[in-house]
Amino acid sequence: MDIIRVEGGHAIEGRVCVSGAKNSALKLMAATLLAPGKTTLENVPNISDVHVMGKVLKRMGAVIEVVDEHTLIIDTSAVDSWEAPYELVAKMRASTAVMGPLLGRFGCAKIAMPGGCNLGARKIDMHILGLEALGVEFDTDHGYIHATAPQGLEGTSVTLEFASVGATENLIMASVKARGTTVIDNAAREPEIVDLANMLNEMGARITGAGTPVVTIEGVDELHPVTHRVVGDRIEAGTFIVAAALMAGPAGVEVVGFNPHHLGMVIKKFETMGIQIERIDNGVRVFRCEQFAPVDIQTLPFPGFPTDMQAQVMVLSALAQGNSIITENIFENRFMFASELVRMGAEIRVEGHHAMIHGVDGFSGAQVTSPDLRGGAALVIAGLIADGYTEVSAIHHIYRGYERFVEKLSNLGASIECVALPDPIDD
Ligand SMILES: CC(=O)N[C@H]1[C@@H](OP(=O)(O)OP(=O)(O)OC[C@H]2O[C@@H](n3ccc(=O)[nH]c3=O)[C@H](O)[C@@H]2O)O[C@H](CO)[C@@H](O)[C@@H]1O
Ligand SMILES: C=C(OP(=O)(O)O)C(=O)O
Repeated sequence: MDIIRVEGGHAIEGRVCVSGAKNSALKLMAATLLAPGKTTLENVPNISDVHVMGKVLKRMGAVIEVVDEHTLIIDTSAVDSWEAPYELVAKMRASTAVMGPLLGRFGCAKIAMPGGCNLGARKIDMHILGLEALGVEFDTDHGYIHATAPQGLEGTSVTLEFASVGATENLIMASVKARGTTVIDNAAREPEIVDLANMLNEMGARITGAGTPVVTIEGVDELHPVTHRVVGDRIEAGTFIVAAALMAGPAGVEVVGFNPHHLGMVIKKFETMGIQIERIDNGVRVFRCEQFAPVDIQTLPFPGFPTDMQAQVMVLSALAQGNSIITENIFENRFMFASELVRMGAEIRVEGHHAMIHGVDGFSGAQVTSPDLRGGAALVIAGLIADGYTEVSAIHHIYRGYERFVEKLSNLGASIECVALPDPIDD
């Protein structure tokens, strides 16, 4: 059982390079199923979710060559199974992203039903409704969804009830080889969707409008393998920006390897809180903020404020001069982090999907538990400014999405280490 131990109060300085985006890499890996042959993905983050997606693809018969830490060659020529098994889907919900490409290439897929997770119910009804419109028939038994398209997929118009990232991606991947034209209305606009559409277009797909609410896909017969570089992780970048705003030394911290436009709303809100953020080549330089102004933030689909930055901004607002309010609109259960931050001295009251935060003068280091990926990272960041030691457990959540998190913070000068604790049974 490993924990991350941080001693608060050490300034951070220098440059940190973010990895490729988890939320893009996973979908790009799934999309390789559509192009038999060897696709090379560069800038792939070395995180546990990517390892799980690798296992999903290998179970289907894909061959994956690890060229170096961030480069994978995925050969999907010999794929002969169309199943995403429960033990892998249970580890990572994004495994459901293989449904669209499997349907696109083979006309069938068997996917373990993902069920809820600690963020909420996380249904996939919109994926299913959209795919049904394209001609897919669904059946469920023994915890699995069986999807088949006996007549092949037929392009159509689909209007999503909500701009779901996963549904948009599955529908794009299912329809690239469908007969005719598919139009997805109220599509999600996240940069990772644009990255996916870019790679599919390089493979020979005909997708227009990715990054806007209307995506049009003209079906093609074949896709071919390509070499593609995963877009930089805007959420990892946002997490380091928060760390820098709290603890940067006089020269600030450079956060590079991502496109600041992908963090437009986050940077705007951070600037209204008083954080000084300079645009530099391939990233930003962030200076320490001595007094945070309170904020009113609501999470929304892109280009709104991302839910994946909600815990991190809560750390800043918990130290602001006054009262802040954060409204979570995407996931019904994403405030578990708040009660952990309260253990460090924060004053937060949660009512439904609103969190009311009364700024305090400082945090005091404590033993806390990562409730999820972003909450875990945010607790580590809070530990950087806390008085004394903070010990964060359940850090497997953090390693789902942050590559070398401890090492990157340590390289910036943080006093942080990963400590292996004895198994409780040995105590
Ligand atoms: C691997 C990945 O890319 N994960 C991201 C993706 O998750 P994911 O693709 O799961 O997020 P969605 O945008 O689909 O979900 C948003 C909301 O819609 C609901 N919903 C979604 C689909 C559906 O068929 N029915 C339904 O009710 C979900 O329960 C959730 O409450 O986008 C989220 C929102 O930006 C991010 O927080 C996640 O980091
Ligand atoms: C919620 C997240 O991811 P996932 O959809 O993979 O659970 C996240 O990246 O913060």
